[in-house]
Amino acid sequence: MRLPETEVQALLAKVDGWKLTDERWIVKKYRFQDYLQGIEFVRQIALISENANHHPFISIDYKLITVKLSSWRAKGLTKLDFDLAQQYDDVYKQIKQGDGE
Ligand SMILES: C[C@H](O)[C@H](O)[C@H]1CNC2=NC(N)=NC(=O)C2=N1
Repeated sequence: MRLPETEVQALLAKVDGWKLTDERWIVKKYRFQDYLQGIEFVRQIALISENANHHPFISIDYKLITVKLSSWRAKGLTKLDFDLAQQYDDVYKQIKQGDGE
């Protein structure tokens, strides 16, 4: 079920800005223009995660959102973690599009 280290490294190279920690987690910090933009990001990734029945750990530190992904039952990382990481990045891009215009 969980991915071997070689596969984890290969998939990690395909996503942007995610870091492997404690072998079982991938982590990324997203910075926003303001607090509510970050909350909107959390709302959207929460919907995606609930629909996938695969839930990240999320910390909200004012304009900085930290997202951690792991596959608990598999006790490691699975393809789903990387699929969601990509989907979260797509949400981030879409939210940030409106910045600075
Ligand atoms: C019963 C429920 O389907 C499981 O507990 C789901 C819920 N969300 C989950 N999320 C994550 N990240 N890993 C899991 O193994 C997992 N299992």
